[in-house]
Amino acid sequence: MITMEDIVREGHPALRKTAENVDLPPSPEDRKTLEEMLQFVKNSQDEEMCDRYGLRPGVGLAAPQIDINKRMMAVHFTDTKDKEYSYGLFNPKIISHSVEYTYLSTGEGCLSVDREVPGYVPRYRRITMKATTLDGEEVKLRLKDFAAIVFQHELDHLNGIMFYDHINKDQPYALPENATPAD
Ligand SMILES: O=C(O)C[C@@H](Cc1ccccc1)[C@H](O)SCc1ccccc1
Ligand code: NI
Repeated sequence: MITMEDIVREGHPALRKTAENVDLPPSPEDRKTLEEMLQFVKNSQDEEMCDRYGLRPGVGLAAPQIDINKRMMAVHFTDTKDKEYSYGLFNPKIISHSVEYTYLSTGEGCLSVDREVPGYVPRYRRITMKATTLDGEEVKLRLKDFAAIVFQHELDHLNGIMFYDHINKDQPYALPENATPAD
């Protein structure tokens, strides 16, 4: 099972690479890895598992975070409208996005970043993402607000981007004109 020891931390080169597409249909090895990533995210939301294995709670994980240079990401969370998102995705791609932005008023964190980085992280408020699921299905996901933030945070990891790259260096709490908080 994946634990925090498997997660590389900022400064590790894996976090700054553009990950490679996964050949589909996925190999048994790639499927197993993505299943383990999804299981990690679920485990990280279970108090007993967190206590037993020292996990940090998370809502997503991207393969580069476990030093695997492949375009695979896992998310597991329920949004503010109680809609559940639980996916292991291969080769996710944003195919359209809003002009409008959103952000978390608390800022963002990252399982690969062992420090607080203050500031707002502006992200597209709505995105349409296509990907292939663990079951080999092509899906088109229309995501908004918190869900859009989570999926963009994970997709960034596949492109070597960290959340704090989006924070305005001079004014960390500056926002674009059309930004609405997701929380
Ligand atoms: O490091 C990761 O990719 C997992 C992050 C993803 C994330 C961070 C900020 C905003 C959205 C997604 C972890 O989930 S950070 C911990 C966390 C837990 C619950 C809600 C938001 C962030
Ligand atoms: Ni992260």
